[in-house]
Amino acid sequence: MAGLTEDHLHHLLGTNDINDDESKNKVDNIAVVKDTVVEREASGGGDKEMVPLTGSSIHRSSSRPQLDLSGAAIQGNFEERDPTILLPNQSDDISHLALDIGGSLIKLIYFSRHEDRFVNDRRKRSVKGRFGVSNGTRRSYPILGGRLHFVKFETSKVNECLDFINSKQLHRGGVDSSCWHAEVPKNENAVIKATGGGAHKFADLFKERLGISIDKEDEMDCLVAGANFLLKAIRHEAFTHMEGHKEFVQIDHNDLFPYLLVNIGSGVSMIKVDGDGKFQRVSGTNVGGGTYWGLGRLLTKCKSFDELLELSQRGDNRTIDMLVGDIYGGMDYSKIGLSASTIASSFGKAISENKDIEDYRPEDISLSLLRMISYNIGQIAYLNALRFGLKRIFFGGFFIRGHAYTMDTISFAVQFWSKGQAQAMFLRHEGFLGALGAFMSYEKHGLDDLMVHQLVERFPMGAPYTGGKIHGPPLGDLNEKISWMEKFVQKGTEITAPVPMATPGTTGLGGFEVPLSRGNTLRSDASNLNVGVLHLVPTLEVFPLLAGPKTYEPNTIDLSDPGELEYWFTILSGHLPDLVDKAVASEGGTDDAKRRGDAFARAFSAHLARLMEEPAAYGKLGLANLLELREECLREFQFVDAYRSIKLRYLTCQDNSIETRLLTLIEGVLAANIFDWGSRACVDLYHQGTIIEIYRMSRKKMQRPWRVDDFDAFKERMIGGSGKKPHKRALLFVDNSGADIVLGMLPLARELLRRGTEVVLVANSLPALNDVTAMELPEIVAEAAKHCDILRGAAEAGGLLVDAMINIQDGSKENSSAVPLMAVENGCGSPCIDLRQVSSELAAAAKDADLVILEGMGRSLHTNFNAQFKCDALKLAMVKNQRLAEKLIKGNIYDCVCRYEPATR
Ligand SMILES: CC(C)(COP(=O)(O)O)[C@@H](O)C(=O)NCCC(=O)O
Ligand SMILES: [Mn+2]
Repeated sequence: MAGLTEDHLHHLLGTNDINDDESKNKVDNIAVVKDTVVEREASGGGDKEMVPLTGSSIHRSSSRPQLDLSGAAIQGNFEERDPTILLPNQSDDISHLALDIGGSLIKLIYFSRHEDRFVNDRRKRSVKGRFGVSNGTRRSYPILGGRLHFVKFETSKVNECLDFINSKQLHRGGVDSSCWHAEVPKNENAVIKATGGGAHKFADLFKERLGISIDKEDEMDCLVAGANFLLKAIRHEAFTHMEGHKEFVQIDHNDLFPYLLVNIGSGVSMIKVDGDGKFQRVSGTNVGGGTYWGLGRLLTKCKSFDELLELSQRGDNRTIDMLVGDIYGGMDYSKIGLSASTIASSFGKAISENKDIEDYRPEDISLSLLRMISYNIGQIAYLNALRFGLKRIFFGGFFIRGHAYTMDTISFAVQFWSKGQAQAMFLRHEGFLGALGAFMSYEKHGLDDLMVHQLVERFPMGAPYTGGKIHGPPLGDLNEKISWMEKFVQKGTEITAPVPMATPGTTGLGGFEVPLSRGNTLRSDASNLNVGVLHLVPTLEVFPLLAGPKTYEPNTIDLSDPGELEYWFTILSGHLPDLVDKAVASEGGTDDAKRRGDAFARAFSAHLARLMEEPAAYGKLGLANLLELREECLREFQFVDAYRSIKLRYLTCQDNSIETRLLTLIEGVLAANIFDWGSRACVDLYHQGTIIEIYRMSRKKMQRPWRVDDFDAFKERMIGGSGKKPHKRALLFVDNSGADIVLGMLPLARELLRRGTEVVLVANSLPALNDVTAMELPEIVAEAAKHCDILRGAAEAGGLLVDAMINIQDGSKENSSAVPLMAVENGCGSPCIDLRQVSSELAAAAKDADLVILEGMGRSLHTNFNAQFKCDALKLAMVKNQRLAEKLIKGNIYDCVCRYEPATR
């Protein structure tokens, strides 16, 4: 592998005056930092500091048993505000499982704790001290980070649910949370919250089989608490569904109440919600999901609800419903606004025909029933909204099951009767309202306190399939996951659409004719809903320097445009073979790694196929979500750092007049951004030359004007035009490991430092592609510090060299007078960044910052290209994709963007 000479690096970082041509001749003295990757889980929690607690009063739910505080200890740093408390002897405090046991389905929610990976990270602790990082934005006691899982079972198969609880030991604190709760001995009394009629009916069975006592919660209380939580805490929870088109709605938390909640279970409840815990059941109807399923079973001999729903996909209700046209000789009754195809009387045709039940197709019966019930519910709901003057109607409950035609029918009814004044909205977690409410009734979770940015929804590998099983595959063990993937290798190509992709034809005022569907069958997981696992990260915050957080949209490219979707899917599919090679190589190319690599490729392809069929399946989809999904999928198959083997660690420093130096520096960042292993074109380029050759080539192409070129404005600000002082603190969002950071961002940091600006390097929390991580920064900076006094002094002053400087002999003295160079993690594990969800250490560092520099395509083009900041912002990237170049900047691949935007106040 060819690399950079020390002199070359001196040149780039500005520590001597050797020019490019001179450095060309010295190519052996390669300064490569060792390729060791810091073991992410090195501390693993094994050596957590344990400080005995003296006090014994902890807030608790009155409905629950007393906490056993004996042996209680603080986990982590005693100095921290709101530290986590371990209760090793607290055995029966099983607060992370809740149930809603309905007439047809059991909905189960369970919580699993994140392992505390970075407990012993010294960089983090030093950052915490320096910026005074708060415990997120939480008001009361801390909630533990973790994951909320959503699972369901048929009530008739309650034993499957009990087996599931038992196999995961959820009633004893769960397999994932053994460090939170001690194991509960077998017959110890576990108390879990449950709602729904089955909480009464099956109480004895739960006690008998698992020793669980059920603490019953009121169903309406739970429904409302669940809906309020979802609407406040989950981004893109609510959506409209009209004529096959799904649109997510962002609800303003301050303008949520009042609303009408229509919960369609076996029966239907209509609840006027005025606030948290403030509601009134204003109406309901006995014609609900149970009616559809019960009548449908009698009339069609279907064996399951889903089968009945699937039949309706192929039905034509005109054979059985009496339409206006049937009465008016094929004509509309336009005087009162009814088209010929309006249903005048559901099942009405059956009275005038001399036919028996066998003479009707079960498909038509099912559709007729579905339309009858859905219209009826939509109409009653609207009348109730009208009655109380409510603007919004949210529909939930498992009757809907994400079924497009059902939602369209309800929406149509609401729109029709309200003459377009009201709109039906649906909830992605529609079936879990009650269970969520029961879960939240454990007061100690404090979930009601969570903000929308503290929850990250992830779609695990099982999301594209369910294999027909109602409870899906919440598989824990990696081996289980791989075998499951292997088993479904065939199925990956057989994904069918659950919703009509083409716009269904309507017949004007009368509603739709028949459902349109691409396949004959409903996707097997139509009833599995499009919900992922909710990751609770209480430390995430909104980036404080965003000028308009409410209107901020991180994605520049919206994949709801089918052309964009197809293009980016093709690109990402094309990357897969190479990516798998890199990932497998990063783990030594072992057979185990190959097997995982294969499984990853299948899982990610299945996600792509699923999203191609239904782009909104996982919520609103942008390019950033897709790139993040890929990283998550790699992590699921335990590829902790897929590009480890090629992350380059080149180092050292460089120097010359502010104006030329500044230009050289910006050129350096732009040129170095060519080292991007996520770009097809760049990877092809790497096969054609060495790193240094490519970098030189890239630099030579740096003639101004760049395609977006605000350099002069930036320079003006930097050299202090209009009497401006140097910036106080700059946040540098760094990108790729190796050349980008060493040849690009560190030299720029150095320039800022020498001008008296504090610099905070902001890097990923988790590896993604070849991006540098916050954990890796101290070593890279330490290596650079060996060659550059400015960097060394600043890094020392910033406490960045606490670990890494141990090996540096000469100058590890404290240099507290220097302007500090610091590093923080951004809270992400993706090449893109959503600034609504950043780490609390970044949020704290941002408080005094007056300059933000974003580097790279992911951070400054795919996301944040349109973001406005309260402080000065510089967005630097080389566009390494032809289509994006054309679309975004009307240019070509390898064109550069240097966008400078002074503070928006
Ligand atoms: C993943 C990336 C955003 C990383 O770019 P970076 O932020 O490192 O500049 C980029 O490589 C990308 O958009 N790649 C996919 C498109 C392509 O292969 O052309
Ligand atoms: Mn990158």
